[in-house]
Amino acid sequence: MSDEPLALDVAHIGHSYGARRALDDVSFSVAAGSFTVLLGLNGAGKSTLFSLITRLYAAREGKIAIFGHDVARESGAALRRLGVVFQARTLDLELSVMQNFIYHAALHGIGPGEAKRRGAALLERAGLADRAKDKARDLSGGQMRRVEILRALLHEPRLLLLDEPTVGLDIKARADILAQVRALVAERKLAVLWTTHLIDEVTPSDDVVVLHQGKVLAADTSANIMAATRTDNIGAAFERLTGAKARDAA
Ligand SMILES: Nc1ncnc2c1ncn2[C@@H]1O[C@H](COP(=O)(O)OP(=O)(O)OP(=O)(O)O)[C@@H](O)[C@H]1O
Repeated sequence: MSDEPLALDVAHIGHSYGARRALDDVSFSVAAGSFTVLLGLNGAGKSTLFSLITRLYAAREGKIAIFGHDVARESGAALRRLGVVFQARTLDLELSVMQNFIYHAALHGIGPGEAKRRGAALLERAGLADRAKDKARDLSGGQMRRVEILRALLHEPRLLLLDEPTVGLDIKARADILAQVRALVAERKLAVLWTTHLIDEVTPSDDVVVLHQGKVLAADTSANIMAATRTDNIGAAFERLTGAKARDAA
């Protein structure tokens, strides 16, 4: 283990909507340079957790730190290190891919020249260089998602959160996106928190957090969770922990 701080440290987080308890004493961490899957069914509390990590909501219970920076007390330093891909599509469909990059980069204080340079390099690496001038509207669903992921990397975050990034995509597009993000983890030592309800997106070496009805039921490597539940696949482990069936594929 290195002395590097955790990419994400979520400690005793709780959140209620009126009387409904959406998150209850949620704790887990994402190590720097790791791929962590947050596995939970619809309603588990994944989006609520994202809203707290990104400061859309202020956390009233518990603490969240990004690379050692408390998101409540040092929001600037914490959020600078964070890139986010939300579940809902957020590209401006009437703008070109590069214009989308330039506007987004401006939000992070990056000028248009630098945004173009970084955007072109990201597109090149992703094999999408020829789409820079195309309107976002003309991309396929899978390409839009890949462009959104690249856009989230423009300010060079070290932690990337993705909220159900493969929802609504076909098998090939889902596999491409997973491969793109796993390559980023390997090449850039980017830490990733990938939320999904799809069991087949987990590999045995991934770290997995099982979130169910607002509570963390397990947080460990996939292999250790299988061993602890005496199961031979993460789907069976999920069922044993939650009493519910996760889905294999979209
Ligand atoms: N704005 C809100 N007002 C009231 N209840 C809410 C609100 N947002 C979420 N909830 C409730 O909080 C719980 C957790 O919801 P959340 O959206 O965080 O789950 P999720 O795991 O992201 O599910 P999904 O993938 O379906 O969005 C659910 O019971 C949901 O109905």
